[in-house]
Amino acid sequence: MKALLVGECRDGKLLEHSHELFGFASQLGAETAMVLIGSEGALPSYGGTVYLADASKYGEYNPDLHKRLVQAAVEREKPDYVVFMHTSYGWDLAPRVAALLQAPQVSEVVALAEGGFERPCCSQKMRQVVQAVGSPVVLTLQGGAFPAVVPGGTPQQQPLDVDGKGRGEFLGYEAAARKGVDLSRAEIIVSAGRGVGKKENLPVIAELAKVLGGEVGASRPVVDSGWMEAGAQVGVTGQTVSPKLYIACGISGAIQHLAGMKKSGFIVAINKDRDAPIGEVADVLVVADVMQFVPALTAKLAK
Ligand SMILES: Cc1cc2nc3c(=O)[nH]c(=O)nc-3n(C[C@H](O)[C@H](O)[C@H](O)COP(=O)(O)OP(=O)(O)OC[C@H]3O[C@@H](n4cnc5c(N)ncnc54)[C@H](O)[C@@H]3O)c2cc1C
Repeated sequence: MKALLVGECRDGKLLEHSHELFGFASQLGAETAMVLIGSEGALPSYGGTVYLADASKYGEYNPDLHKRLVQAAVEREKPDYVVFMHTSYGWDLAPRVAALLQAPQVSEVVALAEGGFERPCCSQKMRQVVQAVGSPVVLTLQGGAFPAVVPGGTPQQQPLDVDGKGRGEFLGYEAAARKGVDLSRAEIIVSAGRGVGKKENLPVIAELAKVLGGEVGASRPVVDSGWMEAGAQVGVTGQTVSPKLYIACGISGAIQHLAGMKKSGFIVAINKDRDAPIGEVADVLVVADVMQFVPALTAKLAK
């Protein structure tokens, strides 16, 4: 079984999450090759074949050209799977590649399942197992669902080229303006999740952060509800943090949240559900009502 992994470059560098493709392939038990539209400076530490197309010629992104470059690598490698990360690059390019190859596609894979791939559905409330029929199968992987693996070694480079021009021109990426504190530098973060209940309860979380000399973070529903500003969001679509201490208050531990905080030094989770998935990464799980436990803890620490 063989998987062609589609790496992703930005500003001439391989993006860190491309290593999760190797973690996925290893769980799948597949041999690998990689395709990369980048430069020699972006090559991963990996002893396999890398089909390398020059980003200065094809652009860091250009859907028409990139899909044909991936197709050219597929024709040479004949993989069973073509695997992207579920990023803005992957979710735009993967369906184009699948259409070009007339191949089945499964998006946002979070786990391998008996005979298929597990993916979220119904606004993350449920999981479905999808079995793809045909070959190759095009997949996108949700960030944080598979471990990042650096295989090590020196790649065997294979130049990759296609003729012609794309119908669009890539103008560049624009970084979103970052508002508020830079949580990536914080040593202590106390984060509020939906379990906090309502916006009016947030000062309880902020008080604990203040007593500890830390910053306040949030899960996505807290931001989406307008209780806190977007800059406070921790997770795959928020900030990636690695404080010495992370206190998750009323946060269930969805993979997208864990992806942004699981490298924290010490994790304390306060949750009234003893089976909440956050318990799998927490060093300490306090099974309690956040609105009872947190004020009591703050009062103790303030003494
Ligand atoms: C593409 C994509 C990107 C995403 N990016 C992010 C991201 O960057 N960051 C992020 O956080 N999410 C992200 N999400 C959303 C993610 O899937 C989850 O929905 C979200 O993390 C859940 O937030 P939560 O844990 O606060 O809420 P819930 O999942 O609703 O969990 C609330 C928790 O609080 C507990 N609880 C309830 N009441 C109390 C109480 N009184 N005391 C103690 N505990 C209580 C419950 O037991 C539960 O475990 C993303 C989703 C998608 C599809």
